[in-house]
Amino acid sequence: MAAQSGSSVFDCIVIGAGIQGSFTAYHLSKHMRRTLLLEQFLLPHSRGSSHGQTRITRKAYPQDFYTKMMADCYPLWAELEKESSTTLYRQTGLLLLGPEENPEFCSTWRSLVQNQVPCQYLTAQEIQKRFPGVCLQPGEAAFIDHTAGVLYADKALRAVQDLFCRFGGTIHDGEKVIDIKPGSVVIVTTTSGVYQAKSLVITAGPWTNKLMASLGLQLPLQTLKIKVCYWKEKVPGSYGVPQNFPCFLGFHLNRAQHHIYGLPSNEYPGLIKVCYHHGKEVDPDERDREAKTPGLQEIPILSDFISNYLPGLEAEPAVIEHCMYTNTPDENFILDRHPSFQNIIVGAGFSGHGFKLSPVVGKILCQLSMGQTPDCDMQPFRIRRFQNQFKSAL
Ligand SMILES: Cc1cc2nc3c(=O)[nH]c(=O)nc-3n(C[C@H](O)[C@H](O)[C@H](O)COP(=O)(O)OP(=O)(O)OC[C@H]3O[C@@H](n4cnc5c(N)ncnc54)[C@H](O)[C@@H]3O)c2cc1C
Ligand SMILES: O=C(O)[C@@H]1CCCC=N1
Repeated sequence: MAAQSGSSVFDCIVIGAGIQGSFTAYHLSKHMRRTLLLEQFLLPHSRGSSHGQTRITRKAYPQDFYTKMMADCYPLWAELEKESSTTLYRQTGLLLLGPEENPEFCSTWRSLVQNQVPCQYLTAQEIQKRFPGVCLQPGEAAFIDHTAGVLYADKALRAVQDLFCRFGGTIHDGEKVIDIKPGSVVIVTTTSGVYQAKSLVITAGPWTNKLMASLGLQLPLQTLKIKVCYWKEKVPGSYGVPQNFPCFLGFHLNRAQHHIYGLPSNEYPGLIKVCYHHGKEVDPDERDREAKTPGLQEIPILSDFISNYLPGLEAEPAVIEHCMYTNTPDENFILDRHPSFQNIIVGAGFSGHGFKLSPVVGKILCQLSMGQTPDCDMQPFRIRRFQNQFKSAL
């Protein structure tokens, strides 16, 4: 989309047209706020965290507050589908697997039950009968979040950006923000122009701290390179739509230190997406530069898991794509005002699980930028929870 020179003061500038910035801008334009969404790369791109065809959506979380937020997200996703006349969600259910005593596994089940989410605990016989392609070890259990499914990520990103423009918003892509001057009117300088706004929202994903430097703040964020692996079905369709195969999420299975998760074969016929929920720390501007030190060995971890738990898949990945997480120490998001500039809002640290929550995240960031108090518990998302873990030069 062409860049135009903007001289008048915007109500809000949003930096970063990933799913979080795009939903923030969408909500702002629905509130008739004159909004500019700035993106450093030409759209669409595959350099950040929101690209790719699919994401899991679910209410199953060990933390009650995410389960409650997701109850608000589902109708907002449905509203976006209706406004864009696009199918963005396919209900598949989510099979959660783990050691029956694992605390996170148990608290996730408890949260589903306490929040009256349609769910079902499965016996070993039921698992074998319903999901013959899934093998569990003794002492491991499974339950289903029936509300879960697949979000079509690329389509969702495009839909929310198109609606933002339809509601009067302006996107400048291929335009990198290079400086921010705080004040009652924030001055934002890009590679193509200078813009002013009454408030600013920074949703820059892996680049967040590069931008925060000009605002004297460094947040406790770690950017990880994630290998997005696709594995071939030995029998076509055995882990896909014909078998109603669900998404799955494994808690510390097969001695893995981090979660292993998968989505039914769909975007690449005959291939199922199975990924490791961790990666090697990288500079977002050099994501694919050959690492000087050995990596995390996520492929051997996944291959061994697949051999033991999903024997109907070939144990070598057929396709590997790349993405990035931006993790906080507690893997909860940062949704807060800058400690020194109340009209500068940060949305960051989505820690590999923020896509499904973006309708509500965008609403919260929109409310903060309009000087309002969001109508949900913000405690888990405050910057100050990191007390001595962030650096401020102010
Ligand atoms: C492999 C993988 C699997 C995932 N699976 C799931 C899942 O199943 N379910 C789920 O809910 N979530 C999942 N997630 C997490 C989810 O995708 C992310 O939390 C979410 O996409 C983060 O969005 P974002 O807008 O914060 O970041 P990004 O998409 O990275 O957007 C930030 C944007 O800011 C732009 N930008 C940065 N600096 C500047 C600048 N100076 N000027 C202008 N623009 C700038 C960048 O170019 C980028 O477009 C997954 C993530 C990955 C990588
Ligand atoms: O957010 C999700 O549901 C997925 C699966 C669990 C780990 C990260 N992304």
